[in-house]
Amino acid sequence: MNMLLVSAAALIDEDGRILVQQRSHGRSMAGLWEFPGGKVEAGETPEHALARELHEELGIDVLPGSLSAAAFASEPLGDAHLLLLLYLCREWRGIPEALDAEGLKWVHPAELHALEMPPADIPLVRLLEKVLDSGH
Ligand SMILES: Nc1nc2c([nH]c(=O)n2[C@@H]2O[C@H](COP(=O)(O)OP(=O)(O)OP(=O)(O)O)[C@@H](O)[C@H]2O)c(=O)[nH]1
Repeated sequence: MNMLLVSAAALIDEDGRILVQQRSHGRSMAGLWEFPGGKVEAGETPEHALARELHEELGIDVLPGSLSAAAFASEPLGDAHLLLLLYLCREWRGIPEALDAEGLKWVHPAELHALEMPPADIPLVRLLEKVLDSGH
């Protein structure tokens, strides 16, 4: 069984809104909204992988040490199994741009449920809401 390790970020702005990006045409699950992030490559920590992905996908700079673990999802994905690690990120340098996505939007946590997201994100969004409600 092939394990796919992915780290993703809930970027949170000063109004408590979260950034989601829309997967572009031609990729798996095109059109769905997701948290920015991607696969952890050999030799990387999940936090360094996420900082790299946030730079590639959004053009922002994040300190790996400032990412805080929020929740994870463990779900089958095709022939593989996805372990998706979600981090909270409240500090970054630069203005996020859709460098790799169809578009970006900032939404309040309660609005995440109304978005079409990959199956693994559904339990993740519920966990994220609990973490945010508990004051993190
Ligand atoms: N970044 C991100 N990936 C997610 C989320 N939910 C989810 O199932 N995934 C899956 O985790 C993997 C992320 O890998 P990636 O972003 O580096 O890879 P990719 O789109 O090039 O993969 P692809 O070749 O399957 O299209 C994808 O299979 C993606 O579908 C999410 O919220 N954010």
